[in-house]
Amino acid sequence: MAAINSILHAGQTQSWYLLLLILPLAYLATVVIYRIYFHPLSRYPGPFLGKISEFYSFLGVWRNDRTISQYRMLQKYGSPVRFSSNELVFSDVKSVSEIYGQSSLLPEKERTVSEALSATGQPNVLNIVDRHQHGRVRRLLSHGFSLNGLLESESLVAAKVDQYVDLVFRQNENTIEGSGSSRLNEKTVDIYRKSHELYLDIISQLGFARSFDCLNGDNTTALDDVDAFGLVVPAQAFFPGFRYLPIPAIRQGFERVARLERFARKCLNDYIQGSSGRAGGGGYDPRKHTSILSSMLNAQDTESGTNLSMEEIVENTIIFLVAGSSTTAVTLTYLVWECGRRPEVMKKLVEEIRSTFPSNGEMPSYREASKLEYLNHVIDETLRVHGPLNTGVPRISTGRNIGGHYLPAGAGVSNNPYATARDAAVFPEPELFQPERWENATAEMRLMSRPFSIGPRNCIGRHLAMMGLVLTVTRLFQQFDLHVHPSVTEESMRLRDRGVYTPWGESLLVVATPVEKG
Ligand code: HEM
Repeated sequence: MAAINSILHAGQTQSWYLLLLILPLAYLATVVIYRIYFHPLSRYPGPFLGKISEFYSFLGVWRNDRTISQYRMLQKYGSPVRFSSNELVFSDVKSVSEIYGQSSLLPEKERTVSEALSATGQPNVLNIVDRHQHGRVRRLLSHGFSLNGLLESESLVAAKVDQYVDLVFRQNENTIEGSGSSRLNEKTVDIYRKSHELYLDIISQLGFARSFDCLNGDNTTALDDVDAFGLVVPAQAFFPGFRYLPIPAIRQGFERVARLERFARKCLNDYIQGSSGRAGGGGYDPRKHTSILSSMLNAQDTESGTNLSMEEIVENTIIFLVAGSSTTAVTLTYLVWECGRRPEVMKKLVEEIRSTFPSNGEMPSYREASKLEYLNHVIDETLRVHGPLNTGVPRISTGRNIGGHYLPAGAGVSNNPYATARDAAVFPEPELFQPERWENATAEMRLMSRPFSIGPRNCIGRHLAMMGLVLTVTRLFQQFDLHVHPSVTEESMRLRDRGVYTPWGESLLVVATPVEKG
């Protein structure tokens, strides 16, 4: 009897184990069947693992090629493609405005990911999801980033560009060991790293009224601190409690972000108390200069009657560093790379710059330099092929038709700018770097290549980015002949999608030779 009981008991235990195994499998099978046959997006084509899971989203983040893998899928399956179980990716022209343009039914930013993107825990213009709250902050920031607002600060930007050209490029000897270049007056420069320092110096100058002064070596941590934001802050969206993990690299990353916050608070307090430390010293008194910071402090929203709080100012200035420095630096890096390896493009660009501004002792004004046609085409083409944010930022449907397809509320949707900028019907031979294609730019070209995006969430820093790029390229090519160093390879310059594109090699060595003073 006892033996029979124990057999029965063992049988029952086994059944439980079996049930514990079968239930999750049955649940998984139900989910898979539902996603393949009954999900509202089930009729859209895509790879099998994309239809049933978020596999390609994670793989893309892991391999740093999310947008490029979407591009390959769009080529294979057409537009729209089901990139993951609840997400469609488009590459047609019509859906661009329907996803990102002006409309009260516009798809929204994804809440969990967006809300994680904060340095201090406060909302900022980049991460606010609610369109009314976003509209308020955007209006309060708008003057500082408007062309007129920035033109008032042009001298600050120009001074940094001049400092960059002098400190980084002008030296009578080669300073990079083993670069193989030995001619006197020639200098090998890592334009990738130095441009990051330049744009951090410019943005901190305008946003904090005090420059990091990375270029002259005063600050050796800012670059890594801003980089740390991108490494640790977004991860909080996927792993709640991520910041409390006892892993030294994570702790160090958050300490770096905290250092940025302390710097921002100190600058703001100093500025408000009128004792920024720069007043009198070096002849520069920030209170006498219009800057993004002064504009933020003075702004009042007529609609809501509110101002920006100190907490909002601190948070937003940090976001400007994160959103504005690497994007502009990567664009300059790719522009120099493309021109440096295409003698015909370089020749045309240099001739335009030097014939318009023959006296290289003088810094061209932005108003004049921004009229250079070929330079504008070169920038447009660089941004088309290598735009650092051509990365298809996903939105969440509010339940509406997009590109002729109904997307239920909650479905993820994006239009992939990397793909649209390579549409051969709009940009013949799309992989060719050809600035001349912008000579007769059409509205369609401007929509398919939209490096600053469009609509209410487009880039607020566009004018600042253009001012930084135009002044840097003009000043640099006015004074130097640049050649890409032979050690640079296609592979080292291949795009790496870290949310913002960077070259895989994270470096671009160029050899600079000064031209005779005109
Ligand atoms: C070549 C340089 C730049 C490129 C290609 C670029 C591109 C973009 C793009 C595509 C977006 C839209 C992202 C989205 O859909 O969520 C964006 C947003 C933004 N950018 Fe830029 N950007 C550049 C430079 C800058 C600069 C210099 C700043 C500020 C100093 C800046 C600050 C921002 C901010 C704050 C947003 C969020 C705007 C909002 O949601 O209202 N960007 N940028």
